[in-house]
Amino acid sequence: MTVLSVNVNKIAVLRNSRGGAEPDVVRAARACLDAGAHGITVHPRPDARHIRDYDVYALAELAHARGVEFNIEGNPFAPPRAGYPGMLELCRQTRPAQATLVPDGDDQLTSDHGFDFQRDADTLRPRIAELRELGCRISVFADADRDGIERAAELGAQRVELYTGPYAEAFAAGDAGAALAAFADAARRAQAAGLGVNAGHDLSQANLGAFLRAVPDVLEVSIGHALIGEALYDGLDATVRGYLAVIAGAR
Ligand SMILES: CC(=O)[C@@H](O)[C@H](O)COP(=O)(O)O
Ligand SMILES: NCC(=O)COP(=O)(O)O
Repeated sequence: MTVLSVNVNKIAVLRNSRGGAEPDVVRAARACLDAGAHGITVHPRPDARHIRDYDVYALAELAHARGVEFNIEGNPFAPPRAGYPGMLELCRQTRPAQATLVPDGDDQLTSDHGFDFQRDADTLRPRIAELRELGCRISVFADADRDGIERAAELGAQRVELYTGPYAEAFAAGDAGAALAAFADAARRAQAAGLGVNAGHDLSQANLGAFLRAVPDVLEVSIGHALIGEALYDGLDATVRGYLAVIAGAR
């Protein structure tokens, strides 16, 4: 069964645009969980443009209290800055169920590629080991169209998160067939190596069903940008329930 982890970054974008505390990131996360979401995702960035360290602490407390998965995404090599203690330190302090490692550049607009597991092996392996010692399940961001996804298992990762941006683009252009075949193939190769498969980036109520019908055994989708946008029209409760219905319908 595919679980839905709601990424609440964009609630923090709105809040930070004026300073202050509204809209309240924790209240929004609680509303998502009340609607049936299975977990909460954040992707704190070194420039603290959205999720801040204090959000991570408060959301971790909520997730732990509710017994749901907390997923911290980010670049595990980005050095600490004011307001951003670094991914490792955030994981040490909050013990998320899952840490998703993403090879973001500094001040990147959004995530747009996965790791090169061949090139990045020597740096990733010890960082994955450190995070696993904290009790986090490790997922690593991966491109469907790059060779070597299987290597993530040798590096100690338990899951890959397929970067679905290219699929979302192909879907929007009305021509997702080849992308879906490539994602299904990448998922099968990862699974054959013993890795669980997550997926995320630019997934939406429109494109999620086709993805889940084509790509086998996706364990988790993390969705933020489209979901929070759709919630402006329909509300968080109805929107999260809409995603859960899409997931149930794709089984
Ligand atoms: C790894 C990934 O695809 C998401 O975490 C996405 O990058 C969200 O981050 P932003 O909300 O900063 O775009
Ligand atoms: N890992 C993907 C994620 O958390 C949300 O990505 P998006 O839906 O904001 O593009």
